[in-house]
Amino acid sequence: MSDSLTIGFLGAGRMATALARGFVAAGLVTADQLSASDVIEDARRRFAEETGGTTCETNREVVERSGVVVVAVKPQYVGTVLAEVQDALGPEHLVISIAAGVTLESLANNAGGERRLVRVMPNTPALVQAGAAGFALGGAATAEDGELVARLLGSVGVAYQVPESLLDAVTGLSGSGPAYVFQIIEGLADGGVRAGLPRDVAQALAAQTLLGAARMVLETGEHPAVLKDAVASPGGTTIAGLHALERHGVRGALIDAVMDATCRARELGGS
Ligand SMILES: NC(=O)C1=CN([C@@H]2O[C@H](COP(=O)(O)OP(=O)(O)OC[C@H]3O[C@@H](n4cnc5c(N)ncnc54)[C@H](O)[C@@H]3O)[C@@H](O)[C@H]2O)C=CC1
Ligand SMILES: O=C(O)[C@@H]1CCC=N1
Repeated sequence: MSDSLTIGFLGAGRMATALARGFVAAGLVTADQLSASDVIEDARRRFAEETGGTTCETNREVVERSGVVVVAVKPQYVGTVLAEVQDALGPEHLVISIAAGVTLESLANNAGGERRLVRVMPNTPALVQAGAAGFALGGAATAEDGELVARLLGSVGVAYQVPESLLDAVTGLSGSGPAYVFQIIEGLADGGVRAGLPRDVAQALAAQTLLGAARMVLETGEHPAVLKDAVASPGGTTIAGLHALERHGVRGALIDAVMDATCRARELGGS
């Protein structure tokens, strides 16, 4: 933990709250090192309740209290919010945007070109220290800024530095991905209920199966197809289930999901 690290969120919504809670749970900061602003009183109240952090009515106050300023409003409000705090931002600030699609160029246009900027795409499992994120540094950001961002994101999961041109793909895969996986868990649980399991047991089995399979991929380093083949006995149950997934084009549907979300991130960024 660093006592001098102060993190302020412009926008106290879902992703800001997930990151703030994750940073505290990871021991990177204590609640008194966090602050957030929001135009909605209820969002400020929820942020304070869930993180223990301080809330401010104006974005400016947050900038004045913080060394790291996280822009956590919806993409369409990023320009306005940055323009509003531009003259309060100085060389002492590291500005991190988590907005989908919003480019470093557009951030620099609104925050001032000389500002230390980093574009990050996190995801909500940061809340439980299982996040997956990508980030790219702006021109004025230093190597130390990159290390700090890697440490912040690393405290709540894994983080990869990528060329900015790939951040929309990170958005389509891991940024939006938790929602795809929640839908998959819901579907598997429904299947279990259809086959006669109680709902709570079905949901717990479905979620644990995803967690276990994901850990096997990460911990064995095996190709997923090798692990899949090890589950499927000749003429057995698994190959019958896999055949059903192939009939419904599940892999194609997942590729489409990532591509459509990536294209939408590009649209949000104006390209
Ligand atoms: N929710 C997610 O899973 C992820 C979201 N993101 C990005 O994070 C950003 C925030 O998304 P969410 O947290 O989901 O949205 P959200 O709607 O939960 O939070 C945004 C907050 O910003 C506040 N806000 C709007 N205008 C404001 C202003 N002028 N000043 C201060 N606050 C203002 C809203 O009242 C709201 O509480 C978006 O840009 C999104 O692309 C990135 C990765 C994952
Ligand atoms: O749906 C969205 O636009 C945001 C960005 C990634 C996840 N949620």
